[in-house]
This record gives sequence, C-alpha cells and structure tokens, in this order.
Amino acid sequence: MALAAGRAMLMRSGVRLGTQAAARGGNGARRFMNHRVVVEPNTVPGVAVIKFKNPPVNSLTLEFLTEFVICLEKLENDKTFRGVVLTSDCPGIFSAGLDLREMCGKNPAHYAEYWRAVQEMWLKVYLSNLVLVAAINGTSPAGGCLIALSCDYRVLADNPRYRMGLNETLLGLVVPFWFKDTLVNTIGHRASERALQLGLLFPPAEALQLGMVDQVVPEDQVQSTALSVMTQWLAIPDHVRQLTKNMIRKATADHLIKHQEADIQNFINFISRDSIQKSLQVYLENLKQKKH
Ligand SMILES: CCCCC/C=C\CCC/C=C/CC(=O)SCCNC(=O)CCNC(=O)[C@H](O)C(C)(C)COP(=O)(O)OP(=O)(O)OC[C@H]1O[C@@H](n2cnc3c(N)ncnc32)[C@H](O)[C@@H]1OP(=O)(O)O
Repeated sequence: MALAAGRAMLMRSGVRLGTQAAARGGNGARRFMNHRVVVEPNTVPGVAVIKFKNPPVNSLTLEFLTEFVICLEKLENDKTFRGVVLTSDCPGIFSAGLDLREMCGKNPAHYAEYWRAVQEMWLKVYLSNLVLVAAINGTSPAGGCLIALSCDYRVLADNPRYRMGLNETLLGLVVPFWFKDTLVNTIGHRASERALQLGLLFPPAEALQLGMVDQVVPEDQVQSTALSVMTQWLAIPDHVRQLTKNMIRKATADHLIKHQEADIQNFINFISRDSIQKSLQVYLENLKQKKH
C-alpha cells in the first residue's frame, strides 16, 4: 500500500522508477541504486547499508522521502534482510532535516503531500520490523535527528563539529508532537523540555551523556561499529524482538496514526502563515549569507 502510494508520489514528482539500476559490487553483492538513496548488501549476512545521497546536505525532499520509504519497504519484503544500517554518503552531514524549500512558497496541496510523506517516512522507520542502526557520520539537525532517534541504536562519529538535536524553535517552528514523543522516549521528559524549547544541538559528548546516542566512536569506525552492534541485535530471534519492539513503540505510533489527517491540516495552517513563511525565508537567506 505505502509502496503503491510512494510510486504514485514519485510519478507525480517526475521521478522515473525505471532509472533504478542494479549492479554488482566488488564482492559480487547486488547493489541497488536510486538517485538519492543507495542500498548496499554488506559483508554481514542479512544486513544492508542504506546510504543517503541527496547532496549537498541530504535534506529530506519529497523525492528523497519517497525513495527512502520504497527502499525500506523492499528490504522488509526481502526475507534475506534482517537489519539495515542507515548512514550518509555526504561528507560531514548525516541529514540537514526537512527540506526548507518544500515548506516555503508552495501551495496547501503541496504542503499536504509533503507532510504526509514525512509522516509515512517516520512511521516506516519507527515501526520497521528490521533492526535499524544509525551510523551517524555527520551533523544531524531536526528531521535528520528524528530519523536517527527512530532507529533501534545510534552510533555517532566523535567529531566536535557534528551536532545533533531538534532545533525547530531556532527556525521559528513548533516541533510536531510525534517528533517530541520520539525524543521524550529516548532521553526522557525533563531533558526534552530543555532541549526542545531551546532548540539545542548537541556535540557528540553531550549527545552521549543525554542518551541521545548509544555510542560515540572515532569517525572511521562508525560503520564498522554499527555492523558489529547489528550482529549482537541479530542474535535475538526476529519474532520475539519484533513483538517486543512493537509493544514498546505502538502507542507512540498510534498517536500519530489516529490524528494523521488533523496533523496534516495543522501543518498546512501553521506553515502557510505569513510570519512562518517569513521566518523560513530569513533562515534560508542566513544559510546563504554565512558563505560570504
Ligand atoms: C501548532 C501546531 C504546530 C504544527 C507544526 C508543524 C510543523 C512545523 C515543524 C516542521 C519541522 C521541521 C523539522 C526540520 O527538519 S526543519 C530543517 C532544520 N534543518 C536545519 O536547521 C539545518 C539547516 N542547515 C544547516 O544548518 C547547514 O546547511 C548544515 C546542515 C550544517 C550544513 O552546513 P554547510 O556544509 O556549511 O552547508 P550550507 O549551509 O552551505 O548548505 C548548502 C546548501 O544546502 C542548503 N540547505 C541546507 N540545509 C537545508 C535544508 N534543511 N533544506 C533545504 N536546503 C538546505 C543551503 O541553503 C545551501 O544552499 P545554497 O547552496 O543554494 O546556498
């Protein structure tokens, strides 16, 4: 169902599924390539590595979200895969979060389509039957952080330039309740109150101390650590682990599922406000200015 919706979304946004290519890597492994998401089976049996490849900053465009969901769905349906490592192909950036241009200067129909894609992506990641380990090899604000928080385990590169957190208030935005729930479930209520209101972005040592990530390791060991953690998780039989995961996460996901349409309407009303549009434009302008 989501796959069909995703395909329709890709067609609407002009992305041709026919451009997906399959090739054989050096180790003979099959390697699926989309435009923006690359899926590589790994040396660890049953484990794939998804690399975000939406330069320059892996922002979560509609096309990226659609490809990502389709990739995850394919891996879930392929019984040879039990776990996935999520990482980035863009140096120094895991994901810059939601694409600000998708939320700026567009019409309500576009905002609805975009927000549904964001919701569907989160539900797919958060409730995945696969073991998901985030190998966070770069900065990861807002929606990028949400993806990592929705995985089962997080390994972050020990680079003081990398920051992670939900910084929505710094953009003049209110964090959606399911972003908030995901953070609260990870770092607890009090730490979330402070982090969310102040829009804090944490360097690795602080992210570790808060429990926002599970491990901080040297940058060149992020992926190998994620793969060895995966081995530990895959030692548990899938059905008991999946039932346990579902038991823990279901209430949080159901909260969004139950209010999905209202959440879309809230997003449209909020993002369409002149004041919010102005804030986003200024924020984008400031990103440009900092280069000069
Ligand atoms: C009451 C009811 C309320 C209901 C409310 C509902 C919803 C509202 C909330 C919506 C939730 C939003 C969550 C989000 O994810 S918002 C996005 C947050 N992201 C950020 O703040 C990151 C912004 N980017 C950066 O800080 C930096 O770009 C960087 C990621 C640290 C990378 O820095 P650097 O390597 O120096 O690269 P540049 O800054 O030069 O960027 C290159 C290029 O990319 C553009 N860009 C960067 N981030 C984004 C983005 N998120 N979306 C779109 N485009 C982005 C940047 O503008 C540059 O473009 P140009 O080369 O054209 O200048």
